Amino acid sequence: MAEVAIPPAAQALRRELEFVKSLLKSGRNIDEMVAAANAAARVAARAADEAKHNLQKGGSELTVRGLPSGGDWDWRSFKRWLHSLGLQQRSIKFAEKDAALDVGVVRFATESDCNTAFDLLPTAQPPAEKCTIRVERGMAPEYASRSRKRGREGEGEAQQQQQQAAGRAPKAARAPNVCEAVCPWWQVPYSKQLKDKHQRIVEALAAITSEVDRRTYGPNKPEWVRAAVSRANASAAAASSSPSGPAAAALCCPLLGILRSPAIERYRNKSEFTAGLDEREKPSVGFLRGAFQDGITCVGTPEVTRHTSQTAITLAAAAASYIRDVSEFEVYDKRKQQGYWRLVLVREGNKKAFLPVPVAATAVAAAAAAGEAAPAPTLLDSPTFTSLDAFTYLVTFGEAQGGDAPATDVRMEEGTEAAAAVAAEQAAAAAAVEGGEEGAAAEGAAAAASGSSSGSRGMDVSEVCEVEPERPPPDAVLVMLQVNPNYPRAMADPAATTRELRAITAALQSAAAAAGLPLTTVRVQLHTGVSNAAPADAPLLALPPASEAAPEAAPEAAAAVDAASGPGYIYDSLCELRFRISPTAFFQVNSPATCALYKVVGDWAAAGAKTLLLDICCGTGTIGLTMASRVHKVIGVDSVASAIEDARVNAALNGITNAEFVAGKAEDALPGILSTHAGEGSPYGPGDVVAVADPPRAGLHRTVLRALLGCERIRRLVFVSCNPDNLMANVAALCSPADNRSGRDRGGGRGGRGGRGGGGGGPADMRGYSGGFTPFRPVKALAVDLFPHTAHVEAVMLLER
Ligand SMILES: C[S@@+](CC[C@H](N)C(=O)[O-])C[C@H]1O[C@@H](n2cnc3c(N)ncnc32)[C@H](O)[C@@H]1O
Repeated sequence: MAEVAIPPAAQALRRELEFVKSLLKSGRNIDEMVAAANAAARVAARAADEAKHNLQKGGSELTVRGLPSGGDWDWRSFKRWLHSLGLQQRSIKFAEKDAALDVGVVRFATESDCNTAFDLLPTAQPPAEKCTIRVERGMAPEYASRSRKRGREGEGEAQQQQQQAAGRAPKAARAPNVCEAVCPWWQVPYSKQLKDKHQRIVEALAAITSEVDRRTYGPNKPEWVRAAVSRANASAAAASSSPSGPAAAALCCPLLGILRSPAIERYRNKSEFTAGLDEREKPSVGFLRGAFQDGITCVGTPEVTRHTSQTAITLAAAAASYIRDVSEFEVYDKRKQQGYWRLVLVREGNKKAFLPVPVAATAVAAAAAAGEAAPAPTLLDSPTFTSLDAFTYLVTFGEAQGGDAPATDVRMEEGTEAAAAVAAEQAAAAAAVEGGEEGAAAEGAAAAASGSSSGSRGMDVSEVCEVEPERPPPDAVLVMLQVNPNYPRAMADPAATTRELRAITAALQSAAAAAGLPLTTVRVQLHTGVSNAAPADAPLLALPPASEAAPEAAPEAAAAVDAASGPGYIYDSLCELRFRISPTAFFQVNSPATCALYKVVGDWAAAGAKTLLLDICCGTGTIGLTMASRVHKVIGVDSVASAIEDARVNAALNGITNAEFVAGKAEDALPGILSTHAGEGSPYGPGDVVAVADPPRAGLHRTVLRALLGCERIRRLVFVSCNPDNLMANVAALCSPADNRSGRDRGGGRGGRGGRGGGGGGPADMRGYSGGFTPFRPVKALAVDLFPHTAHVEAVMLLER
């Protein structure tokens, strides 16, 4: 039967009905529901308009600054660099003739590709040594002014120029709606989000198999590749005889399912809001709604987004009304690079971890059938982290996802705790497999049989339910105001600047007090760059004191404002530990889901009392510190010095004395760390050195991959990745035998140009590496949802050799 296309209007109506349904389930009162539904309707109408515009415009653009200029660098080099990072552009602009211009513009086919590039490029290996890459949304003004006006784009630009000539702010009516920009899956049912994210990891695991298959030949092709390919062939044959059965992809190892986020509404503990003009051209504080082709940005209210906390919404609204109604200073305009107020960051901390246990859809349906209220999920009150069952949050898909059971050959020193734990888990997994199903679906049974965790062994995706408890209010709130110190009025009148900063703090404080929120510290970041992404070492100041030149508008408020200046950091709880967090330090934004993730990482590392644990890209030390009580020693390394300072403070704060942290890029520091601690004469035997790597989106540098491969004492590696493409590239490099590439690869393959094993992580990663090594093999993998309503997904993989 021919498929009937559903008209867009009907689709929009269906989405709205879904939304209303989810509101009804959420237990909000009728006024809140009406307000939210109205907001949703407005957003849906704008979304339709913007979708049309995006189609006409043909994708999304980024401006990349800090590229090499002059010399041999041309548009081809630019394109090659993008490809080496795994990015596929639709078109690029690069002014070769203008040697002074270090700016390029890239257009991507989809918003999602554009967002990936926006996150990845600033942290990726730059194309030349001295380059510092900065990325902005939209087309650089330099190019916008050169580009010929055509169609709607041209008209829009001409209109904006006319408005500027008339002294008015540019019109921002065509910016995408705020939900599409920051939580684009906001209307997708949560179970569907989980399915799609799980599928992304299925594809990454299949891509690892085909990449290693492509690289290897003859007797040196790893056994796990042969097994995966033959399983997939068998499944394809079965599928051809039964048309309803989908052919399985050749996954490199079992994918156990996806850990759902314990919290899906308003889960973020940190929000960064832009100060800019809203669609009515009024100063506001909210999320960037996207970019105009000439770099003008427009902000939208965060209220309609699903992932922003109520605390952050309250404070953004207070900052917006101060800036709009009281301030004499203007919001920063990226295009003109003028204005003062740039960004408002809100971070929250809690003394107790927040960890709801989800309820199943059947329980909700049964309650509804009995005319009862939906059962509330249980809030785990300070669970014991070591006994936490991360599989409480496991969502499975009704059938095994490829791969054999984890192999039993771990080659650990017999008698170690780690070896015992692994042996128990593997025996259980093997028993589960013998019992009928292939490894993936059997993991729940495996874990249960091994006694490593208890309780539920995963919920089928059809049982996923969106009911959840209210998030408890924070115990501490930090606000960072980013401002432009080159704003002429601020430079000319420091007293006015003091008054403004203290007055906005008073406004924030009074909004916080009215909402019962403890605003405990405020910092001011000075930043002069074009985009709001400030370098880690941008000056961070306490509030200036009131003075005779800058008296407090309400003198009795002076002490309160001074108190709000606070210590400059807050504390949060994660996995029963306390963490000090500085305003710009990396800390996972979804604490409940992070707790479940770290639990899995800790279990899979199977570290014991003799273990040296390497925490590569450790941030504020979170992963290593949550495992410190189980191991002999933790060594963490991170490139951000302030994160390492936090990590050291965090160790002391939790009474942990066996953790050491090294500031530096992992590619520079790891070889030295390994030769000192895991080289000849090291007290750690094979299997006693365990590595956890949690790199940024760009993945691990090839030097790190080589160092890990070259250190035979590392037999277990737990890889955490927030970018499935670079997970594929890094893991394929770690699991390929040395000098065992097929003839096809010897000419270059897909990678090699980028310094990272990441997007450029083809066979060339190990080129020039003279040492022999035993490659790792993929054992098992799990997807983890840290970011509901967005396309981002984390993956954890266990590699062994
Ligand atoms: C995804 S975060 C993970 C942080 C930490 N494991 C956590 O869970 O909070 C990635 C970390 O890698 C760090 N990083 C980025 N490039 C690095 C490099 N070349 N060497 C070491 N660390 C790096 C960042 O500073 C950041 O803290």
